[in-house]
Amino acid sequence: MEEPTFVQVQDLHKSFGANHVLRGVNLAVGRAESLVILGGSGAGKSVFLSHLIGLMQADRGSVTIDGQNWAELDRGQTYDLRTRFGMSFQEGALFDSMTVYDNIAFPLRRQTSKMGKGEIKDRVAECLETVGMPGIAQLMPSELSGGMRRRVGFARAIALKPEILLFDEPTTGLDPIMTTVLGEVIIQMRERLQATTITITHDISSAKMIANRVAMMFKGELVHQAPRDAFFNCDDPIVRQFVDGKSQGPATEALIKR
Ligand SMILES: Nc1ncnc2c1ncn2[C@@H]1O[C@H](COP(=O)(O)OP(=O)(O)OP(=O)(O)O)[C@@H](O)[C@H]1O
Repeated sequence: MEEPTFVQVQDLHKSFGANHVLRGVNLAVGRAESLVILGGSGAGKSVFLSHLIGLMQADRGSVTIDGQNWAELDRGQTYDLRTRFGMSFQEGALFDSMTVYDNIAFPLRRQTSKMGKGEIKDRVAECLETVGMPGIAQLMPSELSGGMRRRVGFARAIALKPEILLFDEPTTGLDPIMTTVLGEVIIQMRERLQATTITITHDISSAKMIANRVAMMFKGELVHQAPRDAFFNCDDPIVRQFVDGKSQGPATEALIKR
């Protein structure tokens, strides 16, 4: 059954000076769908993610989340809508001076005045369990491996039970086993929360694992989108070059012309 559209992006443009980064992005993502966006360096993926969460303003076009257009919201509405997002940054972006517990409790203490100490404790434990790391709450980030840091970052991202999860390069720099583990954790988080999930990655194996649908960003446009299996079997020359890792092809020609 087709899910109702939760994220709607129409003709999105963004420039920085003469650098026209987003050049008419169109996208519709259903509730609880898992979309992966692939694309080479500098294609505009992170800039696009910033628009999705309302941290950058579009020059033209619109981004609508559950019927709310970021450009039309006042300050309070913007804040409220942002609390419905969980965002995981590259490397986990933890506060190094705080324990794992305090890192995960941070958004709970900041954004909900209603939660008591006991409830916060339960929620932190539940989040750590969801990411497969119970019992590490008292450790400091410096005591964690790269994969563990990412998982604590995930746990913090789901603390407020978000409806939409954004992952920016969740597996970059990790070994293939940890990449698979993190893929499984992302699937588990999405299923538990029934969250709409949008992941940016260069990593084909994690894309295959976590996506229902895949989109290819190339020179500021989503040039090809399809359900996962159809995407990886398609003939689009840009997708084929990226997925097969070929040095020759349209993506390389575009880089040379820059
Ligand atoms: N705040 C900013 N000010 C000016 N230019 C920016 C800003 N953010 C991004 N850019 C430019 O936008 C372009 C796209 O950057 P972006 O980070 O979105 O690429 P990306 O596809 O995420 O690449 P990567 O995979 O390497 O992270 C780059 O040319 C970058 O220099």
